[in-house]
Amino acid sequence: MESRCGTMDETVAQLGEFGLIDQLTARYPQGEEVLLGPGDDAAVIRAADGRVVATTDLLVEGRHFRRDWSSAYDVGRKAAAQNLADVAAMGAHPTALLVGLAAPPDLPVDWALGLAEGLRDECRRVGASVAGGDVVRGDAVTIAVTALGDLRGRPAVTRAGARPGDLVAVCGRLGYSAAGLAVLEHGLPETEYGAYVAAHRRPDPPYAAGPAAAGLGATALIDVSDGLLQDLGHVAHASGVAIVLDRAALAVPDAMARLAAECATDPLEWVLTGGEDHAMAATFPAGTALPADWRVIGRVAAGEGVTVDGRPWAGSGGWNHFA
Ligand SMILES: Nc1ncnc2c1ncn2[C@@H]1O[C@H](COP(=O)(O)OP(=O)(O)O)[C@@H](O)[C@H]1O
Ligand SMILES: Cc1ncc(C[n+]2csc(CCOP(=O)(O)OP(=O)(O)O)c2C)c(N)n1
Ligand SMILES: [Mg+2]
Ligand SMILES: [Mg+2]
Ligand SMILES: [Mg+2]
Repeated sequence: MESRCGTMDETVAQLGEFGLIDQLTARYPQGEEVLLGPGDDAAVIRAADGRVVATTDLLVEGRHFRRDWSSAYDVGRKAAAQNLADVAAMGAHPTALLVGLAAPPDLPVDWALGLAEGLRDECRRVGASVAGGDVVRGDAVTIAVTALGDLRGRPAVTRAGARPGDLVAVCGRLGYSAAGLAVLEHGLPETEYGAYVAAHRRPDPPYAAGPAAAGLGATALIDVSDGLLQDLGHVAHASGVAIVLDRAALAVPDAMARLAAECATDPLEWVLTGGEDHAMAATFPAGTALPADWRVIGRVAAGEGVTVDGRPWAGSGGWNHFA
């Protein structure tokens, strides 16, 4: 998948803004939702439903990724995944991304092209396209992604619809990305815990579970970007309810437990407060028959906040950019 045509060692400053744009946009095939792609003052995206789902997330070098820990291609996959997951978490189907790139002048062209290829390939997984963007000079590599999506006639599933008595269920991985980050931070051998490091570099959000949850009658839905407790806390707050998680339902894989022991950490901390896996967490009316890829992990009650077996979690609260 990864191919290059930038001259080895060429920087973005040497190639120039418009040469870079030409090489980036050459990597973005356009799907049928894109009526007009890169090249004009704006893209034109089909909105057959009459509504457009729109979301944006920024990635900043040093905060969201390190160039010595992740390849450009990985960062592209992750930047797309983080945004596509937010569209799915409304119960919608992603249609297009707009990608702003701030680059230091000495950034190798090859890095920018690898990023583009990662963005392209993650979009391909959901049938979306990179339909436009921007390139500017900046001190740190910064990637600003806007994702658009289509609800295909269904209501959006918000954070605000959970009701006492509902089930709380999750689809996708929890704690994997945080475990992978710990491997990198502790300088542990990547081979032994490769699955976690790979999960950190390239999250694998269960995109289809978003619209599927909507179809199953989910009352609230969110993707887990900052940690299960914090993100379910947003659902609890927006819905005016309490969420009680069942600790026994939060399985810790054996390899994750071994890794946590090496890092002198409680693996449940990763499962409850590690973000960036972009699992889908939802509430459903009691009695909803859930497909096998959803795990029931708790229930909704009257009150406020999120507890584990009825007690507040004593560990950290989850990711906070300004903590
Ligand atoms: N700078 C901002 N201006 C306007 N809205 C913002 C800003 N930052 C965040 N928001 C909004 O606040 C909400 C929560 O943001 P965030 O926690 O980043 O959500 P998520 O974890 O799904 O990306 C979103 O609806 C987002 O659009
Ligand atoms: C170098 C590095 N350090 C720390 C992290 C961990 N980390 C960075 S941002 C983040 C949370 C998710 O990012 P955010 O910008 O809050 O996305 P959003 O919640 O808006 O989707 C986490 C767990 C990382 N990915 N890379
Ligand atoms: Mg955000
Ligand atoms: Mg989100
Ligand atoms: Mg966040």
